[in-house]
Amino acid sequence: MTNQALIPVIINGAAGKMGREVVKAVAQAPDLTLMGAIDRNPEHQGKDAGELAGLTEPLEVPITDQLEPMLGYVAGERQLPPGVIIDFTHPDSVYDNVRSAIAYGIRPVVGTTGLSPEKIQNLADFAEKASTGCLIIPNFSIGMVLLQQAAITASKYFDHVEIIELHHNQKADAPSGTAIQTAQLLAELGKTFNPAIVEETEKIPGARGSLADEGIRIHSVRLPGLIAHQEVIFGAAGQIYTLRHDTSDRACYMPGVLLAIRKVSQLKSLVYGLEKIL
Ligand SMILES: NC(=O)C1=CN([C@@H]2O[C@H](COP(=O)(O)OP(=O)(O)OC[C@H]3O[C@@H](n4cnc5c(N)ncnc54)[C@H](OP(=O)(O)O)[C@@H]3O)[C@@H](O)[C@H]2O)C=CC1
Ligand SMILES: O=C(O)C1=N[C@H](C(=O)O)C[C@H](O)C1
Repeated sequence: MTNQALIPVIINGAAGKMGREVVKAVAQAPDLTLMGAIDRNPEHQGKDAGELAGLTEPLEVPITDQLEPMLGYVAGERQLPPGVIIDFTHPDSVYDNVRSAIAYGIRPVVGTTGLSPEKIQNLADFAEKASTGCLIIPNFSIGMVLLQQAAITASKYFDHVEIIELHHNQKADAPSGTAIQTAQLLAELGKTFNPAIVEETEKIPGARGSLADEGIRIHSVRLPGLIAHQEVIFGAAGQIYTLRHDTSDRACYMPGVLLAIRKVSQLKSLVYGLEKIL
């Protein structure tokens, strides 16, 4: 493979739990070249992204908090294919990060969750106007896509369903982006779930979880010791059907992340969900 074909990649949130995993995956991919590693954490400024991620050899890519200059630098590398930025930062910053990237013609692949539907729509409009591909993927693991497909099938036959998502206690947003997307996928069937059987009162507010689309309830658990887990529980007279996905290592997201980096430049608009590019 010639150097010309390498896709330039910037990782935003490169010092974080997901960012470090992506640094390793990109460094090991023969068709990608890591050109920038952004992170706001002052403790990690100037450190080599590869060494921070646990690679034995440095990548000679220092962590910096200078997003816009990095976007400008990669956008100026005209002899390379269009640049891609992967975002694993924070729900508070991801919207502005994506706007900036699109303005520079750099394609965003967004793993950060917590964007509201309105903000996602704004980004879709912005990407459409710029004719720039953008991927927002609430969950990059193939196991979760399969769980969601099984849940869609089950939702045709069950009228009662609740979602429980369980995560480590450093997670900023609740419910998880994956749980919200799962409820949306079930709601697309066009029926209202969980018809009331009795009048309920919550003796402690929130006891019945949050009410998502079409009557679906989501319950969020946060504990040290967890990584990322989700159950979708269907109930009917005399039976319970439970779907469960567990992650034990963030490496599980990397095939999906690499696929998204390779696909985003073929798009001209915003696409939401890994299942759309498989
Ligand atoms: N789509 C998917 O499959 C997955 C999505 N996620 C999502 O990815 C996001 C990140 O998760 P995770 O890696 O666990 O989080 P971490 O907190 O471990 O990492 C985030 C990193 O980004 C940095 N950061 C935060 N804001 C900015 C900013 N504005 N500019 C630059 N750097 C910034 C943080 O710095 P500091 O420490 O100073 O805050 C930190 O180093 C979350 O929204 C999570 O839900 C996670 C796993 C899978
Ligand atoms: O914060 C995490 O860890 C995860 N976040 C994503 C979400 O909110 O759905 C994906 C996965 O659940 C891990």
